[in-house]
This record gives sequence, structure tokens and C-alpha cells, in this order.
Amino acid sequence: MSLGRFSRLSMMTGRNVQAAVNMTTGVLKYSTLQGSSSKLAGKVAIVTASTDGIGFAIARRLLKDGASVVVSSRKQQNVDDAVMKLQTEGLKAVSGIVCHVGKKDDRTKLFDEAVNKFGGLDILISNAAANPAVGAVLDCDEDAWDKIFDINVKSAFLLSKEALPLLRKRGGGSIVYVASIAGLQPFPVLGAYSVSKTALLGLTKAAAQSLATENIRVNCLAPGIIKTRFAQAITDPDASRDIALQSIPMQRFGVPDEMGGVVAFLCSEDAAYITGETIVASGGMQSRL
Ligand SMILES: NC(=O)c1ccc[n+]([C@@H]2O[C@H](COP(=O)([O-])OP(=O)(O)OC[C@H]3O[C@@H](n4cnc5c(N)ncnc54)[C@H](O)[C@@H]3O)[C@@H](O)[C@H]2O)c1
Repeated sequence: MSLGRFSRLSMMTGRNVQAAVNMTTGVLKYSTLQGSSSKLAGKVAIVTASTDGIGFAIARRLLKDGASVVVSSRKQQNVDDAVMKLQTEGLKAVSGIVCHVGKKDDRTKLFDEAVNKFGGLDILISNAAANPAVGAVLDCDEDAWDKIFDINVKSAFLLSKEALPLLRKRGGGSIVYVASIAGLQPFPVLGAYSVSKTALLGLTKAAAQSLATENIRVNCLAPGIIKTRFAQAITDPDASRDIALQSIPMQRFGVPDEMGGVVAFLCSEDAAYITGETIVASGGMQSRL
């Protein structure tokens, strides 16, 4: 039967299921969206900076696994485009709102969106990051240092704090910080950024300890070099690409979907006994602290 004879209906019984009806026979045929499961069915997630790159891939994977997801970033147009793109893929349980993670009002609206659209919150993914300074850590000027720590660390801390009442209401939940392999082994040219990511490893452990008895798990993803706009300066020019590839045993850069899979695992029941951990996904790049 050719697909052309079917009209596609999305969202029949769940977010992971595509339904197609044969217009001649009226017979309904269901198929599961590629790479999807229902491991996160009934869960509500917020992903910051999720209209592009790793954040978008995380949002898409959580949706495919059955969660309802609020996507966000600083520009309304990017939010609208991301929501449209996901809905076009049949992932209808998505909502979007502008959120600059450094602005309290925006964070409040982000949480309100999850509550108003989907009834609560189970999963917080803190993914936003800024890096206005390139160079050795002690060459970083104060303004750049403050911006890096405001966005990469303080916002992750505040988002977690503000999410707690909602997670507690649901009897538990999952928080995942997106750090970097540079947080374990500083990149010389990303000095201050690397230190900010090291702080997230500490926040993961400290928050996980204090929330462990409340069924709220806190974990961290440390990506290696992943092909996104953020990493273009490394992955695009021939010279830097070749040098970077030499440091990766798998001899290739990661792709955002590979990060989405790790985060979805950390948020799922498969990771029910995992908290306070950082998972490095780097193609084997050396990582130590
Ligand atoms: N791409 C890589 O190689 C790589 C490696 C390790 C870690 N990471 C981390 O992964 C995460 C996602 O990065 P990416 O590679 O997808 O690049 P990206 O540029 O798509 O993601 C970073 C996002 O953060 C957003 N952002 C910056 N300031 C913000 C603010 N105040 N409020 C809301 N959003 C803000 C940016 O607009 C951008 O969309 C980041 O935390 C980054 O540090 C990326």
C-alpha cells in the first residue's frame, strides 16, 4: 500500500503514535514514530535554549519518548519556528515561550507555561550557555566572567530552585544540567567557560545529595565536541577541525540527537537509581577532573 493513499492523522492515542487511514477502505494503521518510545509518557519537561542545536534535539527526543515539552529561547521567531518544526514532525505535545534564563520574569513565565499548558512539571533541562570570551582563564575580563557565570551557572541554580515546588508537587522529578567535557578537562582557549561548566558538575553533586530523599534526581550531561552553531569555530575550518578530530578516538564529532538520547535516558525510569552523576558523551575524548 502506498503512503499516498493514506491521510495522516497525528496524535490518536499518544504522542508517539502516527495514525494513517486508508481513504479507500477506512482501515486505520498505526505506526510508531522513528526512535520513539513511551518511556516519558505523562511527564512534563522544560528545556532551556531549545530552539536549535543540542537543546532542540533534547526537546525532540523527550517529545518522541512521550513527554510534553515547553521549548524556549530568547527570540519569539525562533520559538515559533521550533514549535512549528516539531509539530510538523507529528510531535504535538509541545508549547513554546520566550525565556532569557537570566531574567526572573521570563523564568516565571516559563514555569507558568508548563503548568497552564500541561498541568505541572517533572523534568527540567538547563541547557542555555553563553561564551563571550575566548582565551586563557586569567585573561577573561570581569564583565565577560560575570556574563558566563550568570547564564551558565547562576541561571541553572535559580531555575532548579524555582522548579522545586513544582517537582515536589508531583512527588519527584529529574533535573539535568548540560555541562561540557571542558568542565572536566579545561579547554585552554575556553578558560572561563570551562570553569563555569566545572561549577555545574559541583552543582549536580550538591543538589543531588540534598534532594535524594525526595525522589528528585539531579544529573549532568558533558558533551564532547558536537556539530552545532556553538561549535562551528572548531568543527568548520579545515585546520581546527583536523586538530580537534585527532583528540577524538571515534574520529568524528558528535551530533545533537546523540545528546538527546543520553538526556532522555537520564530522565527515564531506566535511570531511577542514578543521581549526582555526569555522563560524558564525547566519542572517547579524554575526560578527567
Ligand atoms: N556544541 C558543542 O560542542 C558543545 C560541547 C559541550 C557543551 N555544549 C553545551 O551544550 C549546550 C547547547 O549548546 P549548543 O552546542 O547546542 O549550541 P547553541 O548555540 O545552539 O546553544 C546555546 C544556546 O544558549 C542560548 N542562550 C545563550 N544565552 C541565553 C540566555 N540568556 N537565555 C536563554 N538562552 C540563551 C543561545 O542562544 C544558544 O541557543 C550549551 O550549554 C553548551 O555549552 C556544547
